[in-house]
Amino acid sequence: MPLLTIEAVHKKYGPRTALADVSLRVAPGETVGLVGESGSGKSTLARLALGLLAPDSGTVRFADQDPYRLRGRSARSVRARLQFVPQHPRGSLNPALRAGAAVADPLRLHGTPRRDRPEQVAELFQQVGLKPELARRYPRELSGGQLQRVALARALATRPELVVCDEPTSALDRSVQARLLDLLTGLQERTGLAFLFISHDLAVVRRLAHRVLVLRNGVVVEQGPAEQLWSDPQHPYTRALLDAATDQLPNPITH
Ligand SMILES: Nc1ncnc2c1ncn2[C@@H]1O[C@H](COP(=O)(O)OP(=O)(O)OP(=O)(O)O)[C@@H](O)[C@H]1O
Repeated sequence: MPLLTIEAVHKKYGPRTALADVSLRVAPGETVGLVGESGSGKSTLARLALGLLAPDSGTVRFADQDPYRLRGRSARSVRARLQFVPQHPRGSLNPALRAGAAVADPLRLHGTPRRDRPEQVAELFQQVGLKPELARRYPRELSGGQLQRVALARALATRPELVVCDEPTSALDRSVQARLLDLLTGLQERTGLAFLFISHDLAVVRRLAHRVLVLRNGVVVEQGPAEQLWSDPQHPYTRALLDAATDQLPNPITH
């Protein structure tokens, strides 16, 4: 059974159509990539998936529930299972909280006893490849790549089944990007986590997505296995995205 099912959603902002008849499924342990240029509707779809926005018509189900309509205890339980990694962690992390406290925060919210939190924070730091001593740093004292790992550790704190990533690597340079993408792949192999991974960059999506949907002006123009889209794109728009993505990602340096 899919973890996330979005069916025939439509969404307008005033007269402007952001999404028209978009359907998408994410199965447990799967990475679905969503590509398209700026304004194609990717963030709107992410917000629908996270229950931050309601569609005008169509349905969104996460673990068989509508994430937008949940309240109280069931909302907390679904929030724990469905997490988000934003594009700009510098904007989403509290500048007054040290990195360790930022990662401990969701543990507190979801009821982990205070005495158990330091050990779990240390484990999360290790999972995302952050040195333990960075826990004492403030966001302004961390690099873009380190901040994105802190944002990822925060998202992983509640042991989610699905993480929606909205352009999580686009502010990073190519080699840092490649290492972060490999980290996501490794996490998925170890934990069976699923990702809905949003990017304007097909080279990034190809690196980790099993299936890809190409969104243009709110409409899915093409979808299929990542390799197929890469080697045999059917739609001219996918080809144009491919041409824009000729700048290949380097192989990451392994430590
Ligand atoms: N709150 C809003 N009010 C009005 N129009 C909006 C709003 N949010 C998005 N839009 C419009 O809806 C369309 C889809 O926007 P969306 O942000 O989902 O696209 P996107 O692919 O994520 O773009 P980007 O990569 O620039 O974030 C765009 O035309 C955008 O201008």
